[in-house]
Amino acid sequence: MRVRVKVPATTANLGPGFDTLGMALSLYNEIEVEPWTGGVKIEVSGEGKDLVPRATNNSVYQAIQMVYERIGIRMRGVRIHIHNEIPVTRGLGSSATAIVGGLLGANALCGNLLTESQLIEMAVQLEGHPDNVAPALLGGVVVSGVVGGKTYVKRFNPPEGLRCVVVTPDFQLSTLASRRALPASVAFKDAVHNVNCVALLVSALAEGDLTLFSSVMQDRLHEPYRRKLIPGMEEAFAAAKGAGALSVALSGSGPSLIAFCTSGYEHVGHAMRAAFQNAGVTARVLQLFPEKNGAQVLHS
Ligand SMILES: Nc1ncnc2c1ncn2[C@@H]1O[C@H](COP(=O)(O)OP(=O)(O)O)[C@@H](O)[C@H]1O
Ligand SMILES: N[C@@H](CCOP(=O)(O)O)C(=O)O
Repeated sequence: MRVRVKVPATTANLGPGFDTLGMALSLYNEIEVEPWTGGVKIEVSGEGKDLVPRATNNSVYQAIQMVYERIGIRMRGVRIHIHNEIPVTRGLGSSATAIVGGLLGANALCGNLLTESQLIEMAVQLEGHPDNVAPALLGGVVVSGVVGGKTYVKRFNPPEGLRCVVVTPDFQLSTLASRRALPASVAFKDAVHNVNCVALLVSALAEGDLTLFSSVMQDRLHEPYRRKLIPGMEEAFAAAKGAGALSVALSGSGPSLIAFCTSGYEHVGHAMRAAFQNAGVTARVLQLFPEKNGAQVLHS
């Protein structure tokens, strides 16, 4: 038996929702898993194929192994084929797709013994935070958090008519390196600002209130500290707003930026790319949609 899993990209944080908010996007990785008697074989094609480990430190393999251990079945060997459409180490949740693809693929091979909430707990354990793995698994917009050691998730559909312009600079920034730039503490007024904005942002997204959405996508917890790692980020934010985007945020841990629009996507993309170019950074632009569906298991 062979199982294929299609997993969407994600944009985590959504501005003020650090480690809390995320949305699935219409760009996908596919992960194929099959039991194999010849040991462990990992093949990778597509985006960033040379950045993905082929040994037992591969995230898909580690997720598969976790499922077999949890269920208590001995894994004899496995062949994994990964096809990436999502750029790697660019803030679009490629690591989350690997974890979610491995967990769902292995669970399907083992007769779907693990529940959705068990899979979410396992994904968070592997990734370290829930805001990209949860929307990769569930689709749509997901509010998530680890409170008292337990992971909570709430999913809802993205607002109708919202389009995403993703601008991806041509350099890598790992989540690890981007998290190292964060401070150990922040000013009380900045924490209050983010509590205000994230609560209002969730209600704007849930109700489809794009005017409020445009006003409250503002962050003071991570974007100001990560800016120094991404030349042109501030200018590209200003360019997006100037070209008519509703809002703009760092996507995940960066370096991609995501602007949200209801029209004028091409203009917004050109303006952001030009701002990066002025700062000496080449970048590519993708026009994407919020994705309602989460990871899907396709038997092949
Ligand atoms: N399709 C994939 N299959 C296996 N591992 C992957 C895949 N995509 C990314 N990874 C792993 O995740 C790492 C990147 O994770 P991270 O720094 O969080 O960036 P991203 O924002 O792209 O998730 C890669 O170096 C690689 O080890
Ligand atoms: N909240 C995390 C999100 C990381 O997402 P990724 O898509 O960049 O892996 C962070 O901001 O560090």
